[in-house]
Amino acid sequence: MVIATNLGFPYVGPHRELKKLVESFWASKSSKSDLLAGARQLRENHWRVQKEQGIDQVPVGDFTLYDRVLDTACNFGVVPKRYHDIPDRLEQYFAMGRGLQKSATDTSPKIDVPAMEMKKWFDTNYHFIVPEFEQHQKFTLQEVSVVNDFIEAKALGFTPRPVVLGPVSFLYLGKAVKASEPFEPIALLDRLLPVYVDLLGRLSAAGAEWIQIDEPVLVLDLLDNLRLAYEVAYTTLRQANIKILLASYFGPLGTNVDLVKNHIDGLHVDLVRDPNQLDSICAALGPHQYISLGLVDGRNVWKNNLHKSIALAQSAVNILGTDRVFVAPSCSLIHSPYSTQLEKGIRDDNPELFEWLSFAVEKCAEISIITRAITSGQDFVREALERNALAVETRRTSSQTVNKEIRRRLDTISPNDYKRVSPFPTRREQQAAKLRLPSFPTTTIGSFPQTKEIRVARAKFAKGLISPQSYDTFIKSEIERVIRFQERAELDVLVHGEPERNDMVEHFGHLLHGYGFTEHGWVVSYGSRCVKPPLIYGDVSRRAPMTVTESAYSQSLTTRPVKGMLTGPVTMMKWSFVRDDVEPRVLCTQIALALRDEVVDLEAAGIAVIQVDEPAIREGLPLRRQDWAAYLEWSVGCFRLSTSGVRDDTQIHTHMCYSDFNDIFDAIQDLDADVITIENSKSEAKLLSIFEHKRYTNEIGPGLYDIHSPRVPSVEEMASRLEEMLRYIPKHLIWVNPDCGLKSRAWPEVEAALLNMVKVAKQFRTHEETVVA
Ligand SMILES: CN1c2c(nc(N)[nH]c2=O)NC[C@@H]1CNc1ccc(C(=O)N[C@@H](CCC(=O)N[C@@H](CCC(=O)N[C@@H](CCC(=O)O)C(=O)O)C(=O)O)C(=O)O)cc1
Ligand SMILES: N[C@@H](CCS)C(=O)O
Ligand SMILES: [Zn+2]
Repeated sequence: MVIATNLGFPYVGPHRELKKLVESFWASKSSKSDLLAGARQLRENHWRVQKEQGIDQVPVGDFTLYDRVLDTACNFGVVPKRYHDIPDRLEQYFAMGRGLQKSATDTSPKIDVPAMEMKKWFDTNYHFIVPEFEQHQKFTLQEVSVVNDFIEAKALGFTPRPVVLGPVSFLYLGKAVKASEPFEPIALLDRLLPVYVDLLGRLSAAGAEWIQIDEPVLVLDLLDNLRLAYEVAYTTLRQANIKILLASYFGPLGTNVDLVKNHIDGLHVDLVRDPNQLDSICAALGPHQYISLGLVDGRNVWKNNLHKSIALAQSAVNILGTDRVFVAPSCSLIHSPYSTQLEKGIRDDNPELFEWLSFAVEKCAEISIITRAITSGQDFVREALERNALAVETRRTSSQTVNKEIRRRLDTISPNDYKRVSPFPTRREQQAAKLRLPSFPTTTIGSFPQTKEIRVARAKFAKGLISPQSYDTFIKSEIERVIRFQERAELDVLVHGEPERNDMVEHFGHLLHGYGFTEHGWVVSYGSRCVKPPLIYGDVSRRAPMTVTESAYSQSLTTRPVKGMLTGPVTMMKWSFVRDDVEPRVLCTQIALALRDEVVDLEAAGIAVIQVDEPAIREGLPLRRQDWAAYLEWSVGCFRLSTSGVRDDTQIHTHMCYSDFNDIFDAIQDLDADVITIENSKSEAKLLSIFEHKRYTNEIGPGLYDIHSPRVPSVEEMASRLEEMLRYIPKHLIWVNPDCGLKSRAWPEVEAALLNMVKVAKQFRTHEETVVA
């Protein structure tokens, strides 16, 4: 029998229940037992919903209170020493994720620990916590939630399938620390494997027949040491008395398929990213191995083309028979919003668009329909198939998706549109003369605290409970507050604080044609933080100027320069759910043109510094090197297209965060932004080490402190970071700034941190003057 399965479910809940539970616990408004009971209830609800949609085997272990990679580290005792003094396990866990600052009490000493590093999960907008491994790392199996969850789900009558992150991916995603000599974490595999064997044994003893082991590294270009590690790992793990389903996703296996022929009982493959790999995978499998067909797109929101998926499933069944096939989403559904059934707004305003959509709950139903079509015949699901075929066809032929004028404009773009008038040195002189900034100029990345008051005002305005005039007055007062604070703090290049924006992508989507929006389409981004990616379903163009009013107003309040603030074309695209009927480069070019018009309008309105954020450019880098050049050519091109319409004396900034940038250093240079502010504070200056070998010629502000933690950085720690940067970057190119926007922080932390940061810049200026004198 073909079996309907799932790889992971949106654990945050239909209404972000988990976020509320966790944040209430952090704010000491609820107890640990409230948190754990709420989490348990959510898990149970999710198993039930999946079963109701027809999923036979539900995943357990896909749930987390903060991050699954962090869970894996804690489960195996990989806790860096700086957290050892925190006695409570849960408090220690959250401290690793988000840092902890606590004053001393009569019974406990002061605690001040920063959060661990956070990085992008492959090519997604999800961030994981980077495990830290010491050279002589010891691994010990702790109490593991996946075992408890399995027992819990089984007792409730579900057929649970435990899911864990595999040993090769776990080590690969981590970093080596405190080593007397450099080592790669994968060298720790022999020490790690016994705890995995132990874990598999515990699951088997609890009655698990299958375990899903996620090894997403298998879709990367693997060096020989990792290939060898894979062999060693799975030769060892297969000794456990449990069937192993090895899950790869986000890309084709390519030649790595040779690795997975042995040692496992089943293989999950992402057939959305590459349906053509099916035949070669089936051919590579041994006579007893299963295939799990990743047919339903876990990374996008469009209804599945059930006709095509059933045909693919049928071809697998023709080769392997019905008893060795699972039907599944392409990857975990955590990257998908919860359910279209919550989206009454789209259903009423754009019923045609509504009919094209499928979120996690509906995707489970699609998996079940495909499975039943194979096991019971297509007649059994005829009605569902007919409805689906209609939706697929109306999307293909809809007049909502094409705008001929935009398509014509694309044809008029010339090579000069991708270039600034003069090279950077000339521009730099003109900008310096106009802006007259001190050395070590200070700035921030754009957003200031999105307070409860701002969110409530926005929610009320959306519901028509406050008038546009009152909302406008409120936003202006927020902008003025931010400007006045920055003046007081003596920052050099100011921002307006982004109070009018719910999110840097969703906000702009509302101002563009071709975008649709959900009310509840939350997807977790990191920890408890979620985003609501808009849906791009049609050709994109600007409705009207998008930011000129706020920027001009902000500039009118001060004599210091205020940065215009836009989200770049690649990020606008990557952080949205995108149409799949148009090439990414075409869609991105449409967005770039809309932004280019905005940049030019900002300049005309007297804005001398304009920032176009591109944090997603690195995350969009294809997972295989062979695809990098083509991607970088169009993505860098789109950034340049959006920013090159201005005069030489207009200073273009860009900003990037939460990624490994070394791979794309040349592309960053090629963006030709006058200034880049870039995350650096948590990666122990790894970013900067590249400057030992390569010269970055434009101005750069490597973030001085980590904004995603509530902890306030001291003057001394930021000064030592800046000192370190001076080893790599000439001082006349350096800017002083935090490593990302401040929207998720509270005002007291922001004020304290920025005042400290400005002190640091001033110290270095004085130091410089002293040296010159
Ligand atoms: C820079 N980052 C971003 C990424 N992706 C984006 N799409 N946007 C980004 O900015 N990826 C990389 C990083 C990730 N960083 C963050 C940082 C912070 C958040 C965050 O704070 N998310 C918020 C939700 C933000 C939002 O859209 N807010 C809306 C709705 C707010 C809301 O909850 N409203 C209430 C009603 C009002 C109330 O009572 O509070 C409701 O709907 O119930 C808004 O401000 O209007 C979060 O809460 O998680 C995300 C990624
Ligand atoms: N301007 C945005 C960039 C975040 S990556 C902000 O400050 O929030
Ligand atoms: Zn950022």
